[in-house]
Amino acid sequence: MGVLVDGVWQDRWYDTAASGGRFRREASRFRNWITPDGSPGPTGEGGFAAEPGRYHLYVSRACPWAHRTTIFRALKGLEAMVGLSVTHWLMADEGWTFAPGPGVVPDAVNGVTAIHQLYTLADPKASGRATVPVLWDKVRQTIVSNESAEIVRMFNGAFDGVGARPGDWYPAPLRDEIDALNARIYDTVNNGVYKAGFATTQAAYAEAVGPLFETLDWLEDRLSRQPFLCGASPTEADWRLFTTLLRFDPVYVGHFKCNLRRLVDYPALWACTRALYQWPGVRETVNFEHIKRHYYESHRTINPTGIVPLGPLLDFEAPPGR
Ligand SMILES: N[C@@H](CCC(=O)N[C@@H](CS)C(=O)NCC(=O)O)C(=O)O
Repeated sequence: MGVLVDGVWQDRWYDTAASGGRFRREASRFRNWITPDGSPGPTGEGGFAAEPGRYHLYVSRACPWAHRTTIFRALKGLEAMVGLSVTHWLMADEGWTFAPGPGVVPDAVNGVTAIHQLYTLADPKASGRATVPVLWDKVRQTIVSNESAEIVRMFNGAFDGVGARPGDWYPAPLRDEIDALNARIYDTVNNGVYKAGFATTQAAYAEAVGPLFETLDWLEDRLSRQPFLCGASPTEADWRLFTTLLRFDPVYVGHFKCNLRRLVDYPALWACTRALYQWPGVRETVNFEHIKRHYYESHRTINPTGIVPLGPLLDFEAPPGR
């Protein structure tokens, strides 16, 4: 675990001392967009046209943010168009690496052994955290984007003219509703579990756990009246929620102390999670060994022994009834 300072890797853990024990997530720095014709997207510069075989995605199977991007790659049938490398689950001194291990897919594009090397290939003076996901352009030899929320939007639409599977997970009539759901779910759930888990004061922890469960209660009520967040079919908002719910009982309840209730105590949220897990192509993006081993073995300030709990026993294949 570390950070780049002017292109030099330094091994250090999050500094919460300056923020009263609160975890503050750094903003992503590479914010260009792949577009159908290479015109600029909402941020960054243009020149990244949607072309099969041009882009490569670097992920960890453990990471909920990276997981969104592999789900959209599968939903849109982009596997043959956008290559994939998968890091080792352990995030230690060198951060995310390609150390050999089951499920690791080494980097055949740039031959890097650690993700931070991609950041310095793109910018020799790069500073900041070397996070996954990273979307790489083989033509310009740089990072297109390291912001998962924007990568899923690109995957949703940019490749439709070059053979992506049809389907729009961010349909125009639902955009305001999806945006509003995303905003609350990002702050209190997706990032909320991290704020609880990485807090180093009781107050900062409590400040995260309250709103997390208020939102889960609110979502449970919504999903007890309709199968998915915006109605009969899943949208981007469901997929963004899913990657946190999937990890909730195996990791966040214990390791991050988000334990007022478990996912299985929310019948509608649990059913929705199973429905999304069983969606064609999605279970193949899930690797519970990487998920559990990453959190419990990497975060030694939280779990010094590195022991990975054997449970809980959960049946993601049980019929969702929706
Ligand atoms: N805003 C980024 C956040 C990605 C992120 O924080 N990824 C974590 C893994 S779950 C990471 O790579 N952390 C490494 C670090 O902080 O050093 C996104 O959504 O793409």
